[in-house]
Amino acid sequence: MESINNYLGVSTSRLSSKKTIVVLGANGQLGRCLQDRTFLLASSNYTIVFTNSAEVDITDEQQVKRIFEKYQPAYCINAAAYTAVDKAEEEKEKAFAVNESGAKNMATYCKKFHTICIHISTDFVFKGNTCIPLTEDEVPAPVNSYGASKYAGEKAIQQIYPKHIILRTSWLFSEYRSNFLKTMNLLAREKKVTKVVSDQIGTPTYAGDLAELIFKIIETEKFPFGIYHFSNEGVASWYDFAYEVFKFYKTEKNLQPIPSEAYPTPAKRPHFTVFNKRKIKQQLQFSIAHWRENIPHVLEILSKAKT
Ligand SMILES: NC(=O)C1=CN([C@@H]2O[C@H](COP(=O)(O)OP(=O)(O)OC[C@H]3O[C@@H](n4cnc5c(N)ncnc54)[C@H](OP(=O)(O)O)[C@@H]3O)[C@@H](O)[C@H]2O)C=CC1
Ligand SMILES: Cc1cn([C@H]2C[C@H](O)[C@@H](COP(=O)(O)OP(=O)(O)O[C@H]3O[C@@H](C)C(=O)[C@@H](O)[C@H]3O)O2)c(=O)[nH]c1=O
Repeated sequence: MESINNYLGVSTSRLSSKKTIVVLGANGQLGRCLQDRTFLLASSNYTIVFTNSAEVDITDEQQVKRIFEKYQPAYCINAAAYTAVDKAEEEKEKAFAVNESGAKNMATYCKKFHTICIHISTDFVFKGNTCIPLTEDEVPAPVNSYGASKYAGEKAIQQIYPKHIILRTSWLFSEYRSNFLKTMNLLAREKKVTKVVSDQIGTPTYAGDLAELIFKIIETEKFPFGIYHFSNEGVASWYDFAYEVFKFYKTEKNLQPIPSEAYPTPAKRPHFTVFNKRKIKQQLQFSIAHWRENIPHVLEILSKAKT
């Protein structure tokens, strides 16, 4: 546990009057975006402890127990997940271990330590066979193992402990780890034809905006528990998303739209998972960026990192 970082420049032992937030899965794209934005909590009464998978493996109940005993957190943010959608078809057990049992372990200790649990879920819990933006009342019916494991995680948390906020989000991208934008960032510069499906519709979401939302929720105090849908504004196909990246490099003539049948994958994807965000907007008066606005910013960061 020695390597667990204490942020905000002070050690937690000197901050006994401050409440603690524990983040699980801190090296993922959401985890990294949370780390970059701790300044948003700097004037608040919280200190934040980031743990990576080597420090706390959420599938190991004893490791989860130890971190809760050590910090007795006011909030736990679960940014840890198994997110390899295609691989999950052959590694179903692993996906369920992290996304269901891991969520169960977290909720169990949240309950024991009266910790508010902030958990992240996905648009892939839905079947996606309608074309009406999805509200939180829509019944999930996942079409792949990743989606099924995430839905199982949601249900486990709901059964164990009511003091949870489950944020379903969609199509996360950022400068960190692997994601669709980063794949397109490489392909767009290869000067070869790239074919991308144009009949799967959703909303890309910058992980930095999700990180900001999470800190806003914590700062709000007494945020109502339950499930919320959050994405950036706007609607896109994966082709539209790719187009913005290719346009940045002026190589959009190399991009071709195709139907899903022309890009077979081990895991099926839902066709339509645009969220209705009315519920979160009613709780927090804030403006949400359009997904397109965030793309040049991330591509600039990526191109600077390469030079
Ligand atoms: N990526 C996306 O497009 C979307 C993601 N989501 C959800 O958002 C959340 C954040 O996703 P994202 O940041 O993209 O995920 P990433 O795949 O970028 O990161 C996941 C993190 O979880 C960690 N992890 C995996 N297994 C364990 C474990 N057993 N114990 C502890 N940590 C573990 C990984 O560790 P390590 O660093 O060792 O690999 C990694 O740091 C997840 O709940 C995901 O399901 C929702 C919609 C879209
Ligand atoms: C790389 C590539 C993908 N595609 C298709 C495959 C797929 O249908 C779609 C998206 O591709 P990816 O596999 O990169 O994205 P995928 O991993 O399916 O993204 C999902 O990840 C999980 C974690 C989530 O929770 C979801 O919200 C969503 O973001 O684009 C193409 O058509 N052409 C291509 O060149």
